[in-house]
Amino acid sequence: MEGTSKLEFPESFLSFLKANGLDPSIYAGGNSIPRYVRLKPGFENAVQQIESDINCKLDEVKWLPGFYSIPPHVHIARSKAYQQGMMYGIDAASGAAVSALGISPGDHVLDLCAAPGAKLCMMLDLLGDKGSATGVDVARHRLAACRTLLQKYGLGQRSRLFLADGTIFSVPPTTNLTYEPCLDCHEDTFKQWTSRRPYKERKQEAKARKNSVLPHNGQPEIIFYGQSSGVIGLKKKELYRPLDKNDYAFCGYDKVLVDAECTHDGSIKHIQKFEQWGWTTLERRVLDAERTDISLASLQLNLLRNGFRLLKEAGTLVYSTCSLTHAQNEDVVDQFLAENSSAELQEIETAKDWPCRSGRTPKTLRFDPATSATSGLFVAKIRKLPPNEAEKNVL
Ligand SMILES: C[S@@+](CC[C@H](N)C(=O)[O-])C[C@H]1O[C@@H](n2cnc3c(N)ncnc32)[C@H](O)[C@@H]1O
Repeated sequence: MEGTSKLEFPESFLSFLKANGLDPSIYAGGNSIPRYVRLKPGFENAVQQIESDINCKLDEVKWLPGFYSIPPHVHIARSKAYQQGMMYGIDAASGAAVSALGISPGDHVLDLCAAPGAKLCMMLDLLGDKGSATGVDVARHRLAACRTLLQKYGLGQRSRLFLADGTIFSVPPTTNLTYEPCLDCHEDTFKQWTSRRPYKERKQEAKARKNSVLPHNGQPEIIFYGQSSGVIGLKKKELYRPLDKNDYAFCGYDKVLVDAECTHDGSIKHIQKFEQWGWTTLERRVLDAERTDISLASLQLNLLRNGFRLLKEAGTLVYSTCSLTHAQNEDVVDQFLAENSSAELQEIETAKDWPCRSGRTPKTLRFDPATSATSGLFVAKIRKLPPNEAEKNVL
């Protein structure tokens, strides 16, 4: 196909793009988009060292602090800099979505579809040594990979990971983050996290895995928590304390990312994998009508609804997907805004210099390979209005 160099898309994918009003030229240059890395704070002065380690230049991404690009063929996995956790791979468009949240040290942030966790790493980097980050995902193996990532980069201290359905997840942030060793703790109290689970718990987990269901009857299962995450010393009923619907306005999260499950059609790297896996697999996994129409869009809307419910008043939510179809992006956001007078779509102020386009709904943004030299990503930023401002929205 013209413009996408060697990548030939099958007819079914081209029809999928056409049916969704997408011009295939947005993938132009997709084979040559760079890889992006983010340097961990504290390693800003190690650029030369990293360059000689990976044997190529790190090109600073001027519009996104802390990000560098390298040519697509350069592998970093075996480099010392990567193995020692000085940098991690994260696409610049993903970095932009996190940056749109405007995270400040001390915030309590929620990542409702967190695995495998590159965005969660960046959130924790931005928090520094204040606040907390809670990651939720419905896939156990992906969340386990996320835990490994946090541990590798030494970012676990202030984080909690829950295996849970993000459409109904309800655990509020824990605001008392002081680590108390809890010497005479009751049996039911969370102690320091260890990878060794008690026999009873392992048995229960194995059974749930076998039946492909979430354990504890769908209740969130905490699979990791750090020393300063506020979990140690809590009783189970305190961690899982039910809040009243309106309490989240005060006790909810300051920032929420809903990086929703999607068809991944904007991710050229994902689509390219199907060249080897076979285009029929792409048809089944990506283009399947039932998945792309109602069921996926309603999952996305429900994730967005729940993320917003858990948000504090005046807090910020970012909705993103790596699909570029309107059905999974603007349509979801428009429907959500129509049913929520307390939700206000916001201009992303930092985006003035970003190489992206506006979405169909004003103030939303779209990254694509041709415009941005990044993977495809849709981003919308939403603020939860206090009741007096929300009333004005209805009038
Ligand atoms: C686009 S990926 C998230 C990528 C991640 N934010 C990152 O930066 O690495 C979407 C994730 O949503 C998860 N997911 C799907 N349905 C979910 C649900 N109902 N609740 C929570 N997570 C869900 C998938 O398991 C998948 O890991």
